[in-house]
Amino acid sequence: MPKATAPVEAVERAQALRRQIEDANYRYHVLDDPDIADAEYDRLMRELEALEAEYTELAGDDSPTRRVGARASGGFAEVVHAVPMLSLGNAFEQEGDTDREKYREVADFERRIEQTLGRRQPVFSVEPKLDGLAISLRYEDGVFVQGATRGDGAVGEDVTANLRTVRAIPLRLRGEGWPRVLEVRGEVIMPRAAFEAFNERARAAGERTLANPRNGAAGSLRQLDPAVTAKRPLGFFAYAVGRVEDGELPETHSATLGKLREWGFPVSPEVSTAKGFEGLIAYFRRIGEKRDSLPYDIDGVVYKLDDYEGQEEMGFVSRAPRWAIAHKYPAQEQMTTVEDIEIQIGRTGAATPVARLAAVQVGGVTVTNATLHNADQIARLDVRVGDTVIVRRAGDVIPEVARVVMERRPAGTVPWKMPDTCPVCGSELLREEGAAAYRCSGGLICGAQRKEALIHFASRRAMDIDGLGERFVDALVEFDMVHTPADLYALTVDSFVRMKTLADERDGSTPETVRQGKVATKWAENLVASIEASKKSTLPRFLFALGIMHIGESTAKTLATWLGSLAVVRRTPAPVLRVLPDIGDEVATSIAAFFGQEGNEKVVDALLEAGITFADEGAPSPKLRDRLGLDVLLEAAKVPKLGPKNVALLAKTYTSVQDLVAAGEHNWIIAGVPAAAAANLWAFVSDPTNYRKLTNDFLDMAWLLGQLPARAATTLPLEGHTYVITGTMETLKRDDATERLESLGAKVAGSVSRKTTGVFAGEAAGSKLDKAKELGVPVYTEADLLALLTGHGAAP
Ligand SMILES: NC(=O)c1ccc[n+]([C@@H]2O[C@H](COP(=O)([O-])OP(=O)(O)OC[C@H]3O[C@@H](n4cnc5c(N)ncnc54)[C@H](O)[C@@H]3O)[C@@H](O)[C@H]2O)c1
Ligand SMILES: [Zn+2]
Repeated sequence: MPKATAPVEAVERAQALRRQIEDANYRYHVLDDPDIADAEYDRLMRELEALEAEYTELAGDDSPTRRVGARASGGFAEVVHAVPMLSLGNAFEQEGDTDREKYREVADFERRIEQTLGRRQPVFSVEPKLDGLAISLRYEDGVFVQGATRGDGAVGEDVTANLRTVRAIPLRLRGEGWPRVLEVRGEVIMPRAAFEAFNERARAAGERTLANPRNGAAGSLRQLDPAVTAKRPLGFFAYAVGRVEDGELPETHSATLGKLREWGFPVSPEVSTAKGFEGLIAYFRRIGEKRDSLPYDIDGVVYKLDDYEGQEEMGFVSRAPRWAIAHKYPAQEQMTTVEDIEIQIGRTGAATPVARLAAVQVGGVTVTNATLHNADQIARLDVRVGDTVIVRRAGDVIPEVARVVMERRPAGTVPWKMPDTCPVCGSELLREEGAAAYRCSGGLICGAQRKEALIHFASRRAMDIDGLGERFVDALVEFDMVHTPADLYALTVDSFVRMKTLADERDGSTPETVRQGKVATKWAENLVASIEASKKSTLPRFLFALGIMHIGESTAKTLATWLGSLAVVRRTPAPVLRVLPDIGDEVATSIAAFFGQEGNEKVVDALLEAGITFADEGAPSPKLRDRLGLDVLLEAAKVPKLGPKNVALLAKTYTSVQDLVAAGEHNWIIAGVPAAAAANLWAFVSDPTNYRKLTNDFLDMAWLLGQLPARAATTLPLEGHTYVITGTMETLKRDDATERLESLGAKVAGSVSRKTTGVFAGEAAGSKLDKAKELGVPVYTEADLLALLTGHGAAP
């Protein structure tokens, strides 16, 4: 019984609830950016309804329990709905043992209809409750003329232009017999696959993701630019009619849906009819089982009394019909707190941040972990340990953190940072080239990647171990017989027989190897032979087989041709690797990080000890030397606090480390290096170990070991070029200039011909200049000549 006067706490609580609900309505319906989960909203709404039921005086007409949605704001023209667009009453599962207890609200709903109409077992149209955005479509003479959102139920927004871009909405009715004026109501949805694809792309591009398909649909439809809507793959299902003029509809809702189908509207294939309470619950269960596999989100099912006469008799309460109810499933989004953020390493080394959550029921399943996708996504959502977040689990996709409830952020949280190392093996985590993903660089030693590393190592284009496929690798790893590829070379016929026996035991089958009293070993002998045969390999195959991140077959070939031997590849620092063709920053870093890892080094050593040899090892390419400028050496030496700008400056002025050191600190400063940086560099090169490192170590691997011809033997920079000097030069004597050009390999000729590379013309140049112009030979100034001679200019 309603009580007469409400205590002050109840009044205050009701006020607080109304404020919260109105706020949520605005964010959800107007901004398409809710900040609490639907389940939380429903809880608040229920609490308010209960209070208002207990103290009737609290239930004013302006209460959100009496109103639908929210009045939209700005952007679109208003549309007054000829027939209001209402909401639906809700039924949730309650405590109880029997269906009638658990689904008490559905039972009450059905009983009220039976009693009011004096009918047993009424027939209902039963439909999935699509989680999208309600719209009304107006057709006049069979032509789509206007489409509107629900808004506050009385007034919606005119989104006709956007709706025209939704393919599922007919612009013209099919068939015949439609009323002259027909309003069709239904739900615009974003299919789950389209939603996932959209977010995948957004995450890759570092853009904002959609919180859920409903927000995706609503946000897409309420775009001011229809071109944006057109790019979003929206779907539509019709489920009701509004205004009808000059025409007849069937007598039942289900028959009307049949007509709508005929007229070209998509109607959900899950729509059906059911009788009485048992029929409703059977449908609820049937769709509930299908829920995860449906291509779109649903948040419940809707039961509608099927005949219009009965509907009319039942009538309405303030915001919803009495002849229909929404029976809700467990929510697909819930609020919970982040207890920790950890990194999970996948079998290919991909590092995925995962939120450890306070356990929560989502869509009927207990969720304790949710993916955060990647570091960029965490930064974008700004998820922190301690935050309250909304987790979403829909279909068979893994639960994800959809957003943070900022209002509930506790004090003292700190932004999350990607760790530097793999939690499984301690190797460096490296950012993938051009992508948001990080990967563990410890391919050979990382427990998380063991199987994948072995399968790759044995694969045809890598070490080509015939017969050692995924099944065997799985078993070898499972029975702890192989940890790294090097362990493969210790396997014997006996090891394989043991592996097979263990696998048979695990599967509960009679060990096949010992069937018929004798052990079959031919297959194991073959495998051992394949492993043995793989020892004779090539350097590119081996480098590829190591599974170094970013190293495909072509990079492996580049490394082999340019560096010649495994020993050199292993010792080459990243700045030197970077000068090789098609090896960028990330690739160079990845190779150097791989070989800089003690564990990987041990595995490589073990592989060599096992007897792997390469038929094609040799010396580094002579072309390498030309690519190793002073800048590369300085960078590779990691001179502290020198900075790329200073490195570039020094490399412009000096050509070798010896030159550089001979010039001395003072001259570096004159050349433009700040005194502090110069002092640092001086201190660095004054240390004998460093000096040796700079002059020997990197080069040591190549020409200082005598494998590379010295620079003198390589071609000179101006070889093959012929120049002519004419006129009077201001600073250079012509003889000096000739000598210096010749020392760089050029020829200096006395007359201009077609073969002349270029003419250097000073003051008062005469006929030679004219001849050059006539033949189209390029003419240069004295400044050009100076630049060329001091190595600051390209060979003209
Ligand atoms: N998270 C938040 O902040 C927040 C705020 C406001 C509302 N909400 C959510 O919205 C709900 C309330 O919104 P509501 O008033 O639109 O009610 P509702 O969404 O629960 O039910 C009415 C709506 O159901 C839809 N529907 C789907 N399939 C249908 C079918 N076959 N037949 C008829 N209608 C169908 C229509 O869009 C209709 O307008 C809440 O329960 C909550 O889940 C959330
Ligand atoms: Zn690892």
